[in-house]
Amino acid sequence: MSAPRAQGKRHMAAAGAGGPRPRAHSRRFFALCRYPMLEIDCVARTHPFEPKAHLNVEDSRRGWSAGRALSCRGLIEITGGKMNIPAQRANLQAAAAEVAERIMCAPHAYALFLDLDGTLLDIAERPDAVRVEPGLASDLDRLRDSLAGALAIVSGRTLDDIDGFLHPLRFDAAAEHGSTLRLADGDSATLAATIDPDVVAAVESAAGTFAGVTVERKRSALAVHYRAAPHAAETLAAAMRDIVARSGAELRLIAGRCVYELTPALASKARAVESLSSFFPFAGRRPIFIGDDASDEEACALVERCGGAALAVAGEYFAPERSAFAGPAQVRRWIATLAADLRAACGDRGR
Ligand SMILES: O=P(O)(O)OC[C@H]1O[C@H](O[C@H]2O[C@H](CO)[C@@H](O)[C@H](O)[C@H]2O)[C@H](O)[C@@H](O)[C@@H]1O
Repeated sequence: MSAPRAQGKRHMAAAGAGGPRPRAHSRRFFALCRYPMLEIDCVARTHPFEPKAHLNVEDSRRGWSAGRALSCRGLIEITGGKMNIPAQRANLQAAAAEVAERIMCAPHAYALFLDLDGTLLDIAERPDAVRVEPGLASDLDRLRDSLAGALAIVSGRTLDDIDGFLHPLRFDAAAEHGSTLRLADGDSATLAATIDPDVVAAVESAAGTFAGVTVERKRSALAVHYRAAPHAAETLAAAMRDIVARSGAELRLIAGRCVYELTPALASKARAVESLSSFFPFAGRRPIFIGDDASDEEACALVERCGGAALAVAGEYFAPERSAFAGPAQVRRWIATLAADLRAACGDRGR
């Protein structure tokens, strides 16, 4: 279980769309003053220095690779500029390995934002039929510890679902595509009212004309699933577009994996990542986002703009050649391995 967090500003009341921004030091300054002692010590303990093996402190990928080629045993990356992971999102399974390697070098320089369905959980026939792999929650917890808390779940699911799947652990989370933000130690904020009952009725009536189509109700959003009735896709899409048009500017339609989702127009996973990034311990770190679906695209673009990296998971949305992971099983392995390696390298001092 997590050790108590270091102190920091974590008041969600200020979290809304215009929450506090991290202080405007240059990121380089932040990195230099923030982690040299801990990380250098951590790397040094793993790779005792040899006469020809220097510590390479670099701020560019070229320098980083050069350091590696010269057998520098300790590589510290300064958090300025972009990560320039070779694949960014355009595949390469190597991208996932490279991100892991960089996190190993400087765990306190990164923040991890993880989608749930199709990323951590295998896709199932129905939303209530998903299986949570034993060990997933504790692997996430171990990784969160090594990142000093900077790991959040960013999902279309409700908060109750997220907490239920990862029970008994609680994580910082953005639920319902960013309509609700919650910090694991208590504070939460909702960006939108509960969904209009007239909209729910209109959607249920449209969905009810097809056997096998189901409606998943949430607090501020809802999802219409047609995995069991693929022939319904087009007609449903037209009906949902019509409902959105009648809602004025309040709702938006997301076409996900065999699902149409209505979410508050204001909310998005990108905004959620942005808001969470204004809180300790996420502030000032490079964001890494892992996701598999249409609603993850904006968050992927955001983290890349912020100098982080987005890793896609293959499925109905991202083709394998555009993806860093072949599926959720690979993501889970990546998490378990990274958590174990960080713990072995840094032990309790990783926090
Ligand atoms: O943001 P996510 O965590 O990826 O959640 C997106 C939606 O995922 C769920 O639906 C998807 O997964 C189901 C279970 O595997 C599957 O049956 C369905 O076809 C998928 O679309 C969930 O039910 C939604 O509420 C989430 O918004």
